[in-house]
Amino acid sequence: MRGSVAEALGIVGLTRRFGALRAVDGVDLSVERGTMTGLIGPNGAGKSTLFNLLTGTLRPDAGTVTLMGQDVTRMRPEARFAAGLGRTFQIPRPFARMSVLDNVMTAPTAQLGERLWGPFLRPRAVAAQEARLRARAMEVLDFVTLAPLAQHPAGKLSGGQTKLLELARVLMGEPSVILLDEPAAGVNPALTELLIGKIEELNRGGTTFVIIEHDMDLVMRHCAPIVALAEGRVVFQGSAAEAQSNQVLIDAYLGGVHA
Ligand SMILES: Nc1ncnc2c1ncn2[C@@H]1O[C@H](COP(=O)(O)OP(=O)(O)OP(=O)(O)O)[C@@H](O)[C@H]1O
Repeated sequence: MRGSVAEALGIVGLTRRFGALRAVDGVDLSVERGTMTGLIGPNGAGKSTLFNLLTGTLRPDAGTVTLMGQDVTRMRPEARFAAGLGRTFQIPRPFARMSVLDNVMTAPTAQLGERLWGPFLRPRAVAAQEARLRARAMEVLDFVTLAPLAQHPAGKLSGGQTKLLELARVLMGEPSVILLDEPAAGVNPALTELLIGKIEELNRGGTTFVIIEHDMDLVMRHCAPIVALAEGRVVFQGSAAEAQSNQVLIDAYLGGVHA
């Protein structure tokens, strides 16, 4: 069954067990195109497992996932990436000794290009392809404000700069949907603001985001809708204002957040 045209991600009955534990337990969720969905929930709620099911690094025991109307449930992660689904990690692991620019140039799309075309192209065509890739990588680095550090080893970047680098790598795939796993974790407040500003700019341009984030203040200020998971199930879906007047959420996670 195809998802609705307004849907970026259509999640139906998604379930993943680890032994007797239902880490994701029959999740139904429709992520509308152009939204910035905040995914919250206590440790162990199933947020990362849900991301892994969406990207295809984990197989579901039941349920389906559509991406921009296309059923991707049985697709491998690389195919989902090529279909427009990007993802960043809670703890990014760039190639530390490679330059920032080379890290971006070796983003998965680039590898796919090399694998498909490398052996068949004439040297001049290879050089042209490489030049295009480099130009695109510089454009993306410029967008995330890392262009001045293009030749620096990625291992020398700060935590926040590393998250910007990860975003740059994801953007090389020109994704329509980006899953962000704790973008603000380990990032200083100034860089968090910069990173969120870039995410919002992309969002205004039409990119859909789903963001796992423990910083409730950030979620409340920037995400709509907010979805809460607990024990593998969706226990709340609504606006920040609704979340802040939902007693279960207030008791569980929102104690310290001010409207
Ligand atoms: N590979 C695995 N094998 C066994 N159990 C797992 C595996 N991955 C996750 N789990 C379990 O599934 C449950 C959900 O974990 P998950 O990491 O998805 O939660 P989370 O909401 O992302 O938590 P956190 O906020 O701490 O990252 C937890 O009880 C976890 O221990």
